[in-house]
Amino acid sequence: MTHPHHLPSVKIGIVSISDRASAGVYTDEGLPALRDWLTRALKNTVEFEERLIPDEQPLIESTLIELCDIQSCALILTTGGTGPSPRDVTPEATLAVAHRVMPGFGEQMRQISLHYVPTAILSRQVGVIRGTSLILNLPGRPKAIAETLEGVKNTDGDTLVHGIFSSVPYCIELMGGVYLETHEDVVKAFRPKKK
Ligand SMILES: Nc1ncnc2c1ncn2[C@@H]1O[C@H](COP(=O)(O)OP(=O)(O)OP(=O)(O)O)[C@@H](O)[C@H]1O
Ligand SMILES: Nc1nc2c(c(=O)[nH]1)N[C@H]1C(S)=C(S)[C@@H](COP(=O)(O)O)O[C@H]1N2
Repeated sequence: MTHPHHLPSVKIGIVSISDRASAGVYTDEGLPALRDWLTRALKNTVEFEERLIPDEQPLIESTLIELCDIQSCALILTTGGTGPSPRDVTPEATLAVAHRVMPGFGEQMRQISLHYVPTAILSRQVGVIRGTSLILNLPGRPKAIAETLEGVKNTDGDTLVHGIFSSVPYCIELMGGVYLETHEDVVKAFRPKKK
């Protein structure tokens, strides 16, 4: 077993996209929920780059580009702005800065979320790669963050539907990025056995 001090630290961008939270109408719960979940799930030390911004497509795009190209984040998680209302433009901004689309992340998140809300299909969330960064959109409701990352468990804690984070460490490894290890009680990282 690898011990945490042997693991590399990882830079992760977390972006809360909300008109009202960024204007101070309500307190942002997106960044704390992302930070808490990632700190609970990862054995690696995480260096966070945090951004709280309104639903403005050019600003979302420039924020994502900065986190990828200048900050070199291995992973960027956004929350908010994935629905069908006119100001929800997070997927458009994410696709606009994408080099490659990873459709499985959006598909799996909607599968997971259907176990929690019938309106799961209203989230247009996408997963993409830009350079050496993986960008994943999560829905805006703060409780949706743990739900989509962790998946669905029964009352004994057994996994019923895999959370998307199960695939993130292997994805980042295949992209040539850092080696991530998770706490299995939160989410088990799946890596196909080497031949
Ligand atoms: N950053 C946040 N902090 C706390 N609660 C949030 C946040 N973002 C969203 N929510 C809650 O989840 C609901 C759905 O999120 P959604 O992203 O659709 O927000 P919205 O209705 O477009 O408004 P806004 O962009 O002003 O947050 C919101 O109405 C709000 O109750
Ligand atoms: N896991 C989870 N997914 C969810 C939800 C939720 O509460 N939990 N809300 C849904 C709803 S009601 C909407 S409108 C869409 C888009 O949300 P967003 O605009 O806040 O990103 O996410 C959907 N996905």
